[in-house]
Amino acid sequence: MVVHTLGENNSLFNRFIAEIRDVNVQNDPLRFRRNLERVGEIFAYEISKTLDFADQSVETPLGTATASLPKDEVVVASILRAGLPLHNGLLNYFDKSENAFISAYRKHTEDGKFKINFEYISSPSIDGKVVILADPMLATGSSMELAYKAMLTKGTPKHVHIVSVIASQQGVDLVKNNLPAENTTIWNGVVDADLNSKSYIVPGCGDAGDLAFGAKLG
Ligand SMILES: O=P(O)(O)OC[C@H]1O[C@H](OP(=O)(O)OP(=O)(O)O)[C@H](O)[C@@H]1O
Ligand SMILES: O=c1cc[nH]c(=O)[nH]1
Ligand SMILES: [Mg+2]
Repeated sequence: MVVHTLGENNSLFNRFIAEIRDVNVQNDPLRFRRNLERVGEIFAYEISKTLDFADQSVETPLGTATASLPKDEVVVASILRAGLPLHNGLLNYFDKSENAFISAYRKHTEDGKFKINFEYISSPSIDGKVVILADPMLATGSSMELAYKAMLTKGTPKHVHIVSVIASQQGVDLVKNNLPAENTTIWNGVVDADLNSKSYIVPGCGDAGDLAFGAKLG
């Protein structure tokens, strides 16, 4: 399975990731959401290079130009709720894409553990389409694996691009070991080595959903 980690290259992308992580910037939720959106736009641009293209004619006021344009049908899918700003960023560039939303969240139990609760999926058919499945955090990888399986109930995709802004090595390994290598690609912003005892990524950024939208009950 091909794995891209965009933060390994020097670019402005790394500034956005640094701000997402920075506790002194995180007190501005508008900026936190906007930075997730901005990295979503960059992921979209990079993923677009992997699509199939075909020449098309474009009528200008003065003649006919030829443009090489993507011909794949794209479905942008994201996991609620932290995935929403990232979804918006991807959709800013894949503006003609279809969309899917998956509800998968950590449900905590009294013993301090949690399981992933799945409640809802809204998706078009993904038969023969390129699916971009996004969540800012790939920690244990359980939410992503569950979301992937939920998407497969909607058809057989041509290719699936898994997008995470901050991943753990454990999460990347889970995706690599459990999703088909031949038609899956992983796109990370950065990959951190550790998870803490509550399965939060370290150094990570904290709870992305809470930082974007505020604390929630449960
Ligand atoms: O890789 P995992 O161990 O499954 O953890 C990652 C998941 O945890 C977070 O969601 P969370 O459950 O906090 O929901 P939220 O988006 O509502 O905050 C995050 O956005 C991922 O969906
Ligand atoms: O580090 C983590 C792990 C799961 N969810 C988050 O928002 N952050
Ligand atoms: Mg959360």
